Amino acid sequence: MPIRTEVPDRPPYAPGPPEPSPRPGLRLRAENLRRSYGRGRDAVHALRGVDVVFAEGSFTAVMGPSGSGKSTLLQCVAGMDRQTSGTVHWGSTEITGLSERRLARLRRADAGFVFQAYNLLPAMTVEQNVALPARLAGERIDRAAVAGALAQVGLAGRGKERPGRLSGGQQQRVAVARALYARPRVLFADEPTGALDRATGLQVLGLLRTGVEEQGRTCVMVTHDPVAASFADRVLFLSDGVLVEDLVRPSAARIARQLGGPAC
Ligand SMILES: Nc1ncnc2c1ncn2[C@@H]1O[C@H](COP(=O)(O)OP(=O)(O)OP(=O)(O)O)[C@@H](O)[C@H]1O
Repeated sequence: MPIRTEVPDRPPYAPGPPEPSPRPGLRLRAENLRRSYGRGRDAVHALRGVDVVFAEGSFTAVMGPSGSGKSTLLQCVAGMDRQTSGTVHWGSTEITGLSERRLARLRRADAGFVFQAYNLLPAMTVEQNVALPARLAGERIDRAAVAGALAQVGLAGRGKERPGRLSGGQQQRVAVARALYARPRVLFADEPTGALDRATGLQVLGLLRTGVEEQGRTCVMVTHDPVAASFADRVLFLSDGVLVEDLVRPSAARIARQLGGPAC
């Protein structure tokens, strides 16, 4: 199927007010990052020595063919998976040297996560879903912060509803609100628009972009979609576990050409 690269009109959707006092974005750095699964002849080398810096307050898309190591890179840089060798720094902290407990604490304090699957709990209300990570961590729930996160994603007043009553795009915006609740310094997104149609996908991308521009947040996003990637400041291409291209503010057409699709 040809890759579509046109950007349709933006949907009639107004995000809410920005966060009150932004926290500075984090600079992320991976050095000689390797991740292998299995051993010996059956080993899969998902990352084969990746060096990359994600500047603070930048929006980077990671692209490449299926199986090229995109999600593995995101998960290792995000401290959700352990590398086989190499290092990852968040600012001046080497996260690859931290215990699981300290790493979990740091992730909770500084990072937000958005995935293709919204991972909302249907039996809970929208606001309970937004507050869930804090509740699981045993923290006091900040109701104003829950309302603020929902307002930011354009869902003010929908907190008492169940996710099942919302559209796919609205549910993903709840997932973004959940990620924003703790005012993260870095947002990791793995195919955040993968399950959405083009128009609702653009809403979610707009939210990620706004967080970078207005809050100075660092954002790293894995995507297969050239239009989604064109929201980023920079697009990295992985192939077979190595970085093969690094483009600054490429158009969707340039990205599609890099992926081997039609040039538009
Ligand atoms: N837990 C695992 N156990 C074994 N192999 C794995 C595991 N996770 C990933 N791999 C392998 O590592 C390689 C890279 O996987 P990864 O999911 O990072 O690729 P990707 O570029 O994100 O792919 P896709 O676009 O299909 O999601 C693949 O060959 C995959 O099969």
